[in-house]
Parts: sequence; structure tokens; C-alpha cells
Amino acid sequence: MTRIKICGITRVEDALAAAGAGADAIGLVFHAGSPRAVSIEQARAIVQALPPFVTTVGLFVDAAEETIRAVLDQVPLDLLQFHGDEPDTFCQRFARPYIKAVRVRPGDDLDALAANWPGASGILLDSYKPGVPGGTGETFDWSMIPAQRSWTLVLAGGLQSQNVRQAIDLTAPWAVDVSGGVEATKGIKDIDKINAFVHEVKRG
Ligand SMILES: O=C(O)c1ccccc1NCC(=O)[C@H](O)[C@H](O)COP(=O)(O)O
Repeated sequence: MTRIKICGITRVEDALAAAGAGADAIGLVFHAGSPRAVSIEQARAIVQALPPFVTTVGLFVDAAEETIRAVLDQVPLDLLQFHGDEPDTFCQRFARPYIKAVRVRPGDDLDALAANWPGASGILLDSYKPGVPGGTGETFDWSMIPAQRSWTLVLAGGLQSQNVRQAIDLTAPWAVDVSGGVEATKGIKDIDKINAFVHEVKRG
């Protein structure tokens, strides 16, 4: 069964809707430049409201080590997700499993790129858009993804209920990650879109 992460959650009610629909994980963006950024107080309220067995993931973009530690001191996050140029050695400093986001460009050798983060529990493939570290809402060429791989694929980038089944059938990811495809407006989720997305993933 393909796991589901709903990313860019900013409100308790959206986190509860994601959990209620059957999502395995939610993502909280700790990057001030994002329209989906959360404060530590918002993040704490969201994490505390969740029922058990929903994984909480904190997203960072080239944040300082002290910044990440300050978040971890106050918000009980299960995993970290790095969207900048963080090397494996940095990502491994936080006593948490981590996911490395890799933004895919035409011609990339994805096996070679994934090998740069041997400590990652998953490699999240996302679309490349200059100046945008994540949450682009755009797809990339899924046929670039090798069918045989030694790393764990988390597929992201422009997924929505209308294309997620095709994406899964083509790439067989461990998990799919969605943000814009289940939103009403940036940072505000749409419960019907969340339910439709989860339904499409689980019907396989
Ligand atoms: O969502 C953001 O604004 C964001 C900002 C900085 C780093 C990462 C960010 N989002 C990551 C995600 O929401 C997902 O992991 C992924 O990019 C999929 O987004 P989408 O294409 O909107 O489904």
C-alpha cells in the first residue's frame, strides 16, 4: 500500500481532516519564505491535536542547525525533510530519520543524485523550478525514475486526485506527497480534495 503524506498543513482542522481521511503523515513547513510556513506555536498545536500513528514531518530549507534544534526542542517531530543544499552529514545530526528532497531537472541521473544522501530514509523527488524550493504544484517527467532502485522513493510535485493513480502505476513509490493538489488556497486545505486524493491512492 502506498503511503500518503499531506504537506504544507497550517491549521489543526486540516491536520485532523488528513488524519481522518487516512493519511500516514503530515508535513509542516518551517521556512519563512513559504506561504505555508508555520510558527512553532502553530506547529505545536497541530502536532498535539493529532491522534496516534500519524507521522509528523518538519520541512527545512538550508536552515541553521540551531534553528532546527530550537524547533525540535519545542515540537515533537518524527522526521525531518530537507529541501535545500544540506549534505548527508548535516541531515544526520538530529537523531531523527530524514527525507531529502531532490528537485528533478531534465537529464538528471537520479540514482547518482540519490547516492549523495546514503543516510536518508527516503528520497523525495520533486519538480525543479528556479527559485522555488518546494510546493511548486508542477509535475516532472516520471519516466526518468528508474524502475529498479536501491533507494526509497517518495514521489511529489503536482500530484492531485486526477493524476496520482497514474503516477503510482508508473513509478511504484513507497509514498506520495501532496500539497497544492489538495488545497483551496495556499496553506488552506480542501477536505473534499484530501478525501478524493486518498481514495485514488488507496483504490490501487
Ligand atoms: O510548500 C512550500 O511552500 C514549501 C516551501 C519550501 C520547501 C518545501 C515546500 N513544500 C514542499 C511540499 O509541499 C511537498 O513536499 C512537495 O514540494 C509537493 O508540493 P506540491 O507540488 O504542491 O504538491
